Amino acid sequence: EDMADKDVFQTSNQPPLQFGQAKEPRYLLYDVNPGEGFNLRRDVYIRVANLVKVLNEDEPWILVLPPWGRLYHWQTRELGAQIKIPWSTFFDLESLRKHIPVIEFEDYLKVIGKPVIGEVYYLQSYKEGWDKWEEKMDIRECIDKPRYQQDENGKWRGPFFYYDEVYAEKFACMSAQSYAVSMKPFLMKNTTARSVFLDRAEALIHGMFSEWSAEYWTARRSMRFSRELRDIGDAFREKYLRSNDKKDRTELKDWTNMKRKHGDALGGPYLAVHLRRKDYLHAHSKQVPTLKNAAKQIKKFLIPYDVQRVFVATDAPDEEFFEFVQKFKKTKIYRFEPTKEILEKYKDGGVAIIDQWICAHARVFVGTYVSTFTFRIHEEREILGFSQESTYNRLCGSEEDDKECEQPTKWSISY
Ligand SMILES: C[C@@H]1O[C@H](OP(=O)(O)OP(=O)(O)OC[C@H]2O[C@@H](n3cnc4c(=O)[nH]c(N)nc43)[C@H](O)[C@@H]2O)[C@@H](O)[C@H](O)[C@@H]1O
Repeated sequence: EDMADKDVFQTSNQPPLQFGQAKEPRYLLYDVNPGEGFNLRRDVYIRVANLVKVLNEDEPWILVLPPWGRLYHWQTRELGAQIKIPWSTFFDLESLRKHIPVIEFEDYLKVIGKPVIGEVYYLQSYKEGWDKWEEKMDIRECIDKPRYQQDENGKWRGPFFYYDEVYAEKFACMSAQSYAVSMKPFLMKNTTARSVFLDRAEALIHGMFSEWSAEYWTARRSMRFSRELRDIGDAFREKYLRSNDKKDRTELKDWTNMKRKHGDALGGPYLAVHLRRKDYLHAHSKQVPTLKNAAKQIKKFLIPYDVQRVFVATDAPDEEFFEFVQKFKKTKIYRFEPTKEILEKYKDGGVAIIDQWICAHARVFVGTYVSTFTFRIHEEREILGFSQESTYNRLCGSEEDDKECEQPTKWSISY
């Protein structure tokens, strides 16, 4: 009998099966339209993360985190080119890994051993447009001139996060009208590449919202800021705003077993406002108030919420900030000013996160019309358990009357 068994193995072309051995993981990479800002990119992460989540129900896949770089809003000149920034500068990777397997791009390159990506799919719409929504995806000719070109050795060169040595073996454009998770069958059956890169991943939509709502929030809750950035924000709260988690009832637990109800969190004794300026003065001129008018709106919140301090998160230049401060007499106005070390280490992106973190802990928050920077603060406050009245407020345009000035949509957390 022993001999018979042996024969079977010897005549087989396949290597003997080793039971219990894990399948080699495959890698999913992605990138977003270069014009998009930091906080929309965070939303795209959630969609792709949940795709990786469903892939892992059948096959091991690891999400490769796209290095941060050269965002339009990161304008501090002295920092030089803000590129190739790893996710760990901003986020807590251990926390992301409680949801799905992720690695940094540089670690991916080390694992693969060569600067290569198997296949790149550039997502685009359908040339002929569409009349009814249906899910579909097809390899098609590129509509626009793609950002990828084949070199004389047949290697596909492209932007790849400013890593010039990286190339892809295969490239195609793909017209897609698809939920992120619907890419699963394609990735499992239509390609066998060890790594697949989806460019313009913002084209994939969340999808089936009610059904996906809890999944959305699970991924969102895993997206914690790095310990260091949170600590810097917390130290500022304690020092200037008399705010700490114990008093404010905003203590963070392991998110995998943390559930808060609206109103559980009290928040520190300050109002926080996200005063978005710069390009918003043109992009949303009707909904963005003058500084004088913004100050007037802020003052109305101070008595009902019984706070005497105001924290300002803003992209405004100094002159505008000081002009804003002058509109207040008794109320103390604060903003976070990074030391040189903090700015050099965490860059414009890290400073913006510290601003968001401080806003997320305020007794009451007032944001800016349709800003994704504001939206991410709303979510943070949902996670911490703030009442929705204290969260979903926005500055109105100077000329907008109460009826026109619709307040932000409430996006309730679900578990
Ligand atoms: C209309 C769209 O609006 C989108 O912006 P929006 O959603 O506000 O939000 P984001 O896409 O994050 O872009 C705004 C960027 O500007 C900086 N910024 C804005 N507000 C603050 C702040 O209060 N503090 C600090 N430190 N930095 C701030 C920061 O780098 C942030 O990521 C644009 O990204 C799109 O390109 C487009 O213009």
